[in-house]
Amino acid sequence: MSKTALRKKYKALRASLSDEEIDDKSIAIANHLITLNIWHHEFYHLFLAIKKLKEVETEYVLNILLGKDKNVVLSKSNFQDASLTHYLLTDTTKIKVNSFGIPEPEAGIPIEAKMLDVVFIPLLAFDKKGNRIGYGKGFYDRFLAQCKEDVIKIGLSFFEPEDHIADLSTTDIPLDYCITPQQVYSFSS
Ligand SMILES: Nc1nc2c(c(=O)[nH]1)N(C=O)[C@@H](CNc1ccc(C(=O)N[C@@H](CCC(=O)O)C(=O)O)cc1)CN2
Ligand SMILES: Nc1ncnc2c1ncn2[C@@H]1O[C@H](COP(=O)(O)OP(=O)(O)OP(=O)(O)O)[C@@H](O)[C@H]1O
Repeated sequence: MSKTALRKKYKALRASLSDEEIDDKSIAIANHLITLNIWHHEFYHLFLAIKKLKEVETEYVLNILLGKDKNVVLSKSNFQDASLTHYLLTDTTKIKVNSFGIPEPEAGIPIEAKMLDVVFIPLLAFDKKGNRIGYGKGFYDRFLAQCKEDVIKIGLSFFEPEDHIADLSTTDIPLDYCITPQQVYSFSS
């Protein structure tokens, strides 16, 4: 299926989820994450859910990270150039929901993309090879291109993979893992 058709399909699928389903599935995803061999690193980048778009609730992942004393990094989005700037989450970080509904840190200690060890990635759809699509602005493709080569890229999805995403471009960076409420998909050998 084309990217456009997939975006439409998965936006509709998400919109059909109840708050309770979102919570249950988000907890199942967090529980699968605990089983991965990814917890010996230092810097973990996390996205915070856009509630109105019914994204995976990442509070559960955040609690795992904080319980393990990890450095958690959050981003602010610049819609002018589809770039992200990253800040360390601390006791004093103020989180504000921006005009797109994205919870963001107001400011803080800046962190370079190169410092990140693990990145959790929002997506609308993914395929059996680990390709992903988001809302189509290329924020994560640009961001991941700035990360170190061996950064661990983990997609979080309510839904199972498509067989194939058509019209992929050379700037699309594939996932190493994708976690769904049902299972862990591992793409890097
Ligand atoms: N939680 C979260 N943070 C993220 C992303 C994400 O997917 N999820 N992004 C991943 O790249 C970037 C932001 N990307 C976005 C791109 C487009 C729209 C947007 O167009 N919003 C419209 C509604 C669109 C729709 O209904 O589909 C709006 O708010 O009016 C929002 C976020 C960076 N931060
Ligand atoms: N590294 C990059 N540098 C410059 N432009 C890029 C880069 N990666 C992607 N883009 C551009 O961003 C636009 C959106 O890309 P794409 O359709 O893959 O978005 P997406 O993966 O669905 O979105 P997102 O990454 O925000 O979740 C495309 O026009 C693409 O050319």
